[in-house]
Amino acid sequence: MSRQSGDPGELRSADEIGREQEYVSMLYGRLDDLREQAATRLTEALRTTGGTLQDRSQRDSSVRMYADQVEQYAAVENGLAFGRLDTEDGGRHYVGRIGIFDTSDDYDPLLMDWRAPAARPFYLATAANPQGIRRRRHLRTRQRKVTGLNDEVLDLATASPTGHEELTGEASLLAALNAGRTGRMRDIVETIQAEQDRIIRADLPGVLVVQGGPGTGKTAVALHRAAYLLYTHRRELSTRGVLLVGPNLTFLRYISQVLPALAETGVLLRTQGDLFPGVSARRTEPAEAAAVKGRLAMTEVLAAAVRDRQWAPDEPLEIEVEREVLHLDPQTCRAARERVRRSGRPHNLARPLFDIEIVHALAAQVAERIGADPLGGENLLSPADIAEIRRELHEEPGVRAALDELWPVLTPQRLLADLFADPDRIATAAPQLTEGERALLHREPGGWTPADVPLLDEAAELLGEDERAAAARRERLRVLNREYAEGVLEIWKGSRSIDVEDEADGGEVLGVTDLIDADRLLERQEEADRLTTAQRAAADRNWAFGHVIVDEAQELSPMAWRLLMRRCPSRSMTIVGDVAQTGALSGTPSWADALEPYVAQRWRLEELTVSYRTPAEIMAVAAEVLTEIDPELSPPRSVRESGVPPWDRSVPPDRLAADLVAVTAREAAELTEGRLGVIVPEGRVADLGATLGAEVPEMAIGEHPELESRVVLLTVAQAKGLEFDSVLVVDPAGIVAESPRGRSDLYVALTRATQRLGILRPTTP
Ligand SMILES: Nc1ncnc2c1ncn2[C@@H]1O[C@H](COP(=O)(O)OP(=O)(O)OP(=O)(O)O)[C@@H](O)[C@H]1O
Repeated sequence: MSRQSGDPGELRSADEIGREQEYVSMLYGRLDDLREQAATRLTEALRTTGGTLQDRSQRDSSVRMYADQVEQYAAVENGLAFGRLDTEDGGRHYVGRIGIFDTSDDYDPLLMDWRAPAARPFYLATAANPQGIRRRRHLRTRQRKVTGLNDEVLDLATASPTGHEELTGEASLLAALNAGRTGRMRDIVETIQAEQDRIIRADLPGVLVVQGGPGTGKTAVALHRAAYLLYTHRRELSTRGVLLVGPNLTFLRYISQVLPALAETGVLLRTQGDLFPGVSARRTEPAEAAAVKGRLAMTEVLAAAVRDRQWAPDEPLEIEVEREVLHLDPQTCRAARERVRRSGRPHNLARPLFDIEIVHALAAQVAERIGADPLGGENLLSPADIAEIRRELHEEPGVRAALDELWPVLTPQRLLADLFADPDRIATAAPQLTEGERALLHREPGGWTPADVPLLDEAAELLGEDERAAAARRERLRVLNREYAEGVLEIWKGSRSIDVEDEADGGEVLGVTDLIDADRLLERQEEADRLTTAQRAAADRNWAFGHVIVDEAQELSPMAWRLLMRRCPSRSMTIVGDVAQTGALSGTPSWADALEPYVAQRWRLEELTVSYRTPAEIMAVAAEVLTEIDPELSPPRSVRESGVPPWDRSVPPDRLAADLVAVTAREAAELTEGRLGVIVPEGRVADLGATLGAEVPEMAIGEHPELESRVVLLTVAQAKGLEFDSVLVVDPAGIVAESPRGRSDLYVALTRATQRLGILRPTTP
């Protein structure tokens, strides 16, 4: 193990901190200059108007670039510089959140971006393999002040003789792990460990699966990988974008601060429920219904549901046109339908072919009547006459109504809403499901569930995009354009707090917003269509992302995988999860099962083995549950002990609520800072929530509980991916009994704590 000299017991000369302070202050000075420059340029770019289309397009790119820069420079204010590498040849390099160069001296790096290749030894160098590094220094800062240092001297004398894995920057790491939680995830850029670094910097192409037990840093790694990839492959990914999919909105809020803190804005964060543009799936449904919808068999069900809408009547249809009634017999309809189906076109795109078939048949009837030769010869109408009859028939309201009935143009939403609302339609489309499964699909229209989203996507493929869908997409883009325009002006306003003087107005400060408002900026953008990649991607179902990252990927159903693979034709993906934590009934117990239909054996597996969250004492309790899930599985190794043994107490059922109130108060009092999570079976949220809420007014509860509250009551599904300083697991048997995957749920619940765990069990009456 490398030598550590950071604890207060060891002398750290004030001089040394003073010298670091000087350097760090210089860096902040440069940061201020850069922010000011970007803010001034943003102001200029926003103010200039007119010019050729090319000028305008260039100016809009500048607006975007400078707005991004202003945001990035603001984001790195805290912890701008956090490390120093002293090399064996006497060099000294600072590592931080962004790169800063000395413009007056040949662009020498003053601060290396943590993602730059030269910064890598900061994460990888060990005493056994120092990579040319003599000393690694962690700088601790609060705001702009250097508050402490931790040094590791890397030389063979301090190398571990056993070759045992080492922790990089152990003192800083443990300080980060023991710190109280805030309800928002923090970045780990200062203390990334070697096994994590290798994953973060893995090559862009191909499918990389990161399997790791609870708390091994999978989410942290996924987010840092996104930032790394955007830095390293900026050109490629800034045009195609990066999509990050998380399990629910609470989780996305929990991680939402990490990327901005890494000065990264180019990632689209989405839940499954938001992956179909124009739909925000918030409706809930029984887990069993979601499981049926997640099966691959739904592709056949939907295909059959589309075919079912291609209708052929049993009796001839009477169609009134201007002066007569035409007849469309079932045989003609069926023959037309077969020919059109054989074209293989998606339903909506095949409709024009169907129109031609039917209109031709009807026109033949009309021609027969008005063009018949009284002398029995050939029909007297010319091809031009017949073409005119067809054109007129196609415009006839009666004909259009019949066509709409026989082959209706459908949106995915219409198809699905009609299908689920009608047991007969379900029965026709899904003969392969059991009656019980079909009953699970039945429901009244009114909102979408996350499990509906992959079905909507599948339906969109089967239906094809018609003009109405394209118009809806344009409208979504317009709304996003406006949001973007407003966002730019907000950033500009924020940038003024750092004293951007507006000298052009002779001392009188006339802001950009006096000259241009969001609507005018929007007009300007519409001319040049200047949306960020992420925004355009969000509005477009057919968008092909440059890279897709999926967190808690074990929860995805086979239908959800289909959707994601469509969004990523290049199959450049990072898939992060733990198959032992799978809670969704249609989730995956095996990465091979989930992936091989799309990439065969062409995927790589990396495993994370160290739990940074869960202390050894708590992991020992969770390990027993893991063995019950699968005796072959072993839990991750905890990086530390908390010294606090978990407690486990049984109470009579009628005392449970009262005891919970008392225990919650006691545990909350134990926390000087940090958060307490109370995890209960879904079926007990209402009663326990009501009792506890009345006694602990600061408690957060609900569909999207505020994680920054000191006490949060939630279900396992909500707690997935989250962590708290202290956790109370209430009624573990109830959690297990609620789902066929109940043991995995309990394993998740038991591994959410960073410090303390208590278990409260109602005894069986
Ligand atoms: N290198 C590191 N330095 C500091 N903290 C770390 C490091 N790696 C992980 N952590 C911390 O450990 C905790 C767990 O990380 P994370 O949530 O990414 O784990 P996970 O594998 O996604 O867990 P789960 O499977 O339970 O969702 C977080 O607080 C994270 O910040």
